[in-house]
Amino acid sequence: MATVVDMTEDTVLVAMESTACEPHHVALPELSGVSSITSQSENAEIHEQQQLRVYLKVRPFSVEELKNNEDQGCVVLEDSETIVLHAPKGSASMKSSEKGIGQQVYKFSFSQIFGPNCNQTEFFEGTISSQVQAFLHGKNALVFSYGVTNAGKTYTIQGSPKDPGILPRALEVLFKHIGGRQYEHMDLKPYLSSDVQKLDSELVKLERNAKAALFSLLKEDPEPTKLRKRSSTSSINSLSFSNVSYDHTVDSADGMADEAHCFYSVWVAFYEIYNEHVYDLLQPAQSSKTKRRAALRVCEDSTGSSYIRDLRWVNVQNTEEFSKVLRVGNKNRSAAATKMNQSSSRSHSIFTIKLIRIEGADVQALSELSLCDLAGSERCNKTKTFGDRLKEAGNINNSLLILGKCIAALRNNQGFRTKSYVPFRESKLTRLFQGMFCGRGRASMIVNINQCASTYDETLHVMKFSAVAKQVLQVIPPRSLESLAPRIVGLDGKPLLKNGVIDDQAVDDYLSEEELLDGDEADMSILPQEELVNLVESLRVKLLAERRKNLLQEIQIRKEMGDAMLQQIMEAEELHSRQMEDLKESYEEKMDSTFEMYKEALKEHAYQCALERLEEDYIPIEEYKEEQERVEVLEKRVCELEQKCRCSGPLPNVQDNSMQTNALPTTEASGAERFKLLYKEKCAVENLCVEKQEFIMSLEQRIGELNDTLQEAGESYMEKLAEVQNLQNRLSTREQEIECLQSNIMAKEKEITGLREEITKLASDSIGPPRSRCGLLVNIKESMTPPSTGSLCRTIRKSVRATSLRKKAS
Ligand SMILES: Nc1ncnc2c1ncn2[C@@H]1O[C@H](COP(=O)(O)OP(=O)(O)OP(=O)(O)O)[C@@H](O)[C@H]1O
Repeated sequence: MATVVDMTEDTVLVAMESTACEPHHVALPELSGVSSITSQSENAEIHEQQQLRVYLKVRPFSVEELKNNEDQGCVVLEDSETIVLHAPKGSASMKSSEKGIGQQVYKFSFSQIFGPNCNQTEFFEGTISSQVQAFLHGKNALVFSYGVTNAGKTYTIQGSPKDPGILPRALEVLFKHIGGRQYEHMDLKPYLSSDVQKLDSELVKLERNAKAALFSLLKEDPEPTKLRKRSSTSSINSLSFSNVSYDHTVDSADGMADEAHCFYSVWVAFYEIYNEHVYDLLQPAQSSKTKRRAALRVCEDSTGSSYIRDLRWVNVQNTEEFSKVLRVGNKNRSAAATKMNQSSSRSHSIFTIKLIRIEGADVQALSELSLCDLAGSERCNKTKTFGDRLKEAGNINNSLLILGKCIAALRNNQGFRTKSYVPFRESKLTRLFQGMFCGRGRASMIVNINQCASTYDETLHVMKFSAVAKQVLQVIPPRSLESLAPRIVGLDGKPLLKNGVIDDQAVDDYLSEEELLDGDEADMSILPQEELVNLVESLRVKLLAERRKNLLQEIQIRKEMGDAMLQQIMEAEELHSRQMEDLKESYEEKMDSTFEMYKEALKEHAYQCALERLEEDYIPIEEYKEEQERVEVLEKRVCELEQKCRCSGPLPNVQDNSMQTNALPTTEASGAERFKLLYKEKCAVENLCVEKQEFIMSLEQRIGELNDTLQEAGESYMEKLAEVQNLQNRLSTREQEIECLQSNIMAKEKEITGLREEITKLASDSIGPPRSRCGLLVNIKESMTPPSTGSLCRTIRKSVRATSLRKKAS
């Protein structure tokens, strides 16, 4: 377990979790290794950091695709690092963008983009060429291609006979680098994850025979099997590498003069992961048709690095042999796929090259280059339906999902002080390449896409994945010369003589506890007492070591749990504050909208009243004008009459007037009649005035009513205002509650810190001297695990009894 945490203020760089360690480190992790904290400047000196290189390759349209109108301008290359995706009509992205979810146009950036017109040479030079150079000089590298099916992943890796892909080009560069320095004996072979096994002459012979048998498979079937019609062009028949360029200046520039005396041994393996099972593609096909392929186990060596047990490594001496191996692998892959009614695009195929650098009798370095052609990344619903197919789809998608999760977790760990769990162990694929993401080598990713409108949604998914991957920061710790030299082991798996002395410690590290106990138990009954005591002592030491290991594991688990809890608390806190913010906003919005509502209601009411009043008071304009004219005429008459009256003295009583009518001369009689008429008219005018007065009064009454309504509305507004006030009060209570919660969280954090300190204390205490109160036999009992525990104790008891009997007899 190795963790590097940069604790600088603004950038917390990396918090990667790994069980893959540098070769030859001790099996027991150091306590300080659980979490080593270094400053940024220190890190810059010690570690090499680089973002995961993510390259994009856009495949050209095929003739059929153009016929099927797949070219709808979905993919637009903006420049050598930027690409824009436009959702075509009918795609799920377009539909969701029309509903207001998601976008129609997406922009992505890559380390380098290679368009449809780019050839394989340019692609190799622009992508993994530097990684291949590093591999030649002892560094590990992983390249994986990701994309939907038919996007050109296999073409990118294997290429076509005319235009080889990155894998044959890498091999070509490798053999050009080796030149005449080929190590021709096949007696040094890769072993476990990063060691080398010394083979005896018998095994070398077997190795040669096996290789010949493997190549003879091609004689029976000279034509490469066509896996699928469309991929037949990418199968490798006989490769010509004439156009592969090799930069000889690199070696001299690197000053690798020492390497001039070295010899190189190249070993390759080719396997696939299908349905979470690992299958060797270089094992001869089973003769019986019904026989299932043997799945290989993924194991870990004493350094915690993963390797595939019983994987076949084939020694290759030149590019011809390599292309034969590749053909056999492809043939086996296609045969297996046909037998299982599967498509090869549903398995991940991995080609690994191991380069052993030998000087004299010593192995100087071992480096590894893996090229992984991932299964098509399309999702379950489109491709599969039921039963085995669904399981298969689940497994493919699961391993890609876990890969995505690991990449996302690695990216997230860069931004947080507390590192989250990286689920490397949840799939075979990520388990095997965990080391490459955790400092054992440099990884890079090739994203393959086609430009077809029909696969736009899947392509978008691929691009989003790669956008996350691009943010992953790789930290490569420098390797000391010591760590570069792999361990050479014998046929029994034990390290061989080093400077004439057997490295006991190394043997112990290599042998599992089970093996040690078995051996001891077999010898125990014939051991003298002194040796038994020694054995007990050594077992006690082992027990202590085991306890220490357990404790460290427990500490690590507790730490992880603590971190996870802290993360959860932080997340909960963030969620809570976000909820409170939302609540506050929604209350404010509600308050505003209520206020607006009342304002609107008041306005509406006033408007309605005004309208009603207008309707009631409405008089047609003609009527009004007539009335006006009549009033004017009447006013004139009144004026005239008044003048006359003033001229003729005070007006007589009406009755008197009637009595005197007959006596008056005719002119006076007509004047009186006019007067009567005028009087009537005056009365009518007065009546009109009274009516108007009444109308004014009714208007005043209406105004009064309106005022009342306004007052009522005002009162209800005040009530609502009080309600709003009440809501505000509740809001402030909630805020107080949040503060209270925050203080609780602080207290919890303190508790966690206390717990951590306790754990650290516990750890340091436990490493101290053993508890003397436990008896020796008690310790043995504890150290043993059933079933070996019982038998070992019984054997010890027997031998103790035998010794005491012997004593008595003497
Ligand atoms: N750069 C290219 N130039 C010309 N043809 C290409 C290119 N890339 C891919 N092709 C062609 O496209 C087709 C699909 O490519 P390939 O088989 O490599 O896809 P894939 O992603 O590996 O598919 P699967 O996941 O199903 O294995 C092949 O016929 C291949 O020859």
